[in-house]
Amino acid sequence: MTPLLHIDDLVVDYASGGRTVRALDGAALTVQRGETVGIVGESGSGKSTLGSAIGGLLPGAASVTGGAVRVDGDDVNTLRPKQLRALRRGRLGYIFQEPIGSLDPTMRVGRQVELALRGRGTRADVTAHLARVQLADPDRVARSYPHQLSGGMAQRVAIAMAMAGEPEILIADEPTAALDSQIREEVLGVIFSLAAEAGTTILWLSHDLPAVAKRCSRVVVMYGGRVVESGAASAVLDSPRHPYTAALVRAVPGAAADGARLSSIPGQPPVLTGSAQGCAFAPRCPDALGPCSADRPPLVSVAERDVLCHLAEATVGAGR
Ligand SMILES: Nc1ncnc2c1ncn2[C@@H]1O[C@H](COP(=O)(O)OP(=O)(O)OP(=O)(O)O)[C@@H](O)[C@H]1O
Repeated sequence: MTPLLHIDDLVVDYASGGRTVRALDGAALTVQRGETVGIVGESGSGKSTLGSAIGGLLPGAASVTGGAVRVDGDDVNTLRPKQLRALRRGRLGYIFQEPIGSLDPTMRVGRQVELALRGRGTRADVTAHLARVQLADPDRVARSYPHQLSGGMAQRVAIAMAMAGEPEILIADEPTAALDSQIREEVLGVIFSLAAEAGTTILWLSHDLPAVAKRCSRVVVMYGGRVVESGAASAVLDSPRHPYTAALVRAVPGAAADGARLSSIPGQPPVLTGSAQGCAFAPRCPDALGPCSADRPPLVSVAERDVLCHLAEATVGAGR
């Protein structure tokens, strides 16, 4: 069966101040319908670039220099502008960190939701969509302009608009990073329950490993523009096989509750200017051996997940 999303060896470069930054360096990911996927990794690992590439939403400074993104078999990079618009409108929904960016400041909220319903919505439909994201007094919210809403309310409106299009894939790029912790939980609850109701596949780009472990069926770990580990969230986070995943898990503050020492990951993530010669994590990896810096690691399927690591099958990798 054709997967809903298939990203194959994707390479994306940004032209930046006279040099090239390679944001994706052969990223690969396959997602089936109905999955809830958390994509995690430090800043700069390529999460947002991957999310934008799915909808052909990369900024002008970016170019896709290799690989492919297929949504239900359609190669996004070869679609004509009209087809791309249809893909975004009909099959994809996006939620970003700053909801205000998704809303038109000059238009009342109700009218914006009506447009997201592609003009087919009655006033009652607009109110119903605002009520579904648990906005109190949805009629009043519908009459408001975006600047009259709090951050949490604006994000709920953005969710209502994204879900109004009945997307097959909802791409949520750190949707709660700008919210305080209690509202964050409520907003995540709204996103995940609406998506579950509608059978929408979720790709959630996040820095929050414990929250991903709680809500996602699968976790995808990115480093240096590649997917370095991917599998069932419980398996990957309970017994990581990639040294980078293991370091991320150790760096989570909550680990201290289990008696583990708090740690941060020593060293800096790479800023690539071209294809990494070996494993991009090798300079920071406590287990690195000779081939790690010299050769690009193979994809290994082991212990119910896929790992991009020379050491994935070695006993040194087990039980990190
Ligand atoms: N518009 C841009 N121009 C130049 N370089 C960019 C641009 N956007 C991203 N990059 C670079 O591409 C790489 C990947 O960035 P990206 O934003 O995709 O990572 P990320 O994992 O989403 O980070 P964060 O968690 O901070 O959002 C980084 O080195 C980043 O500096």
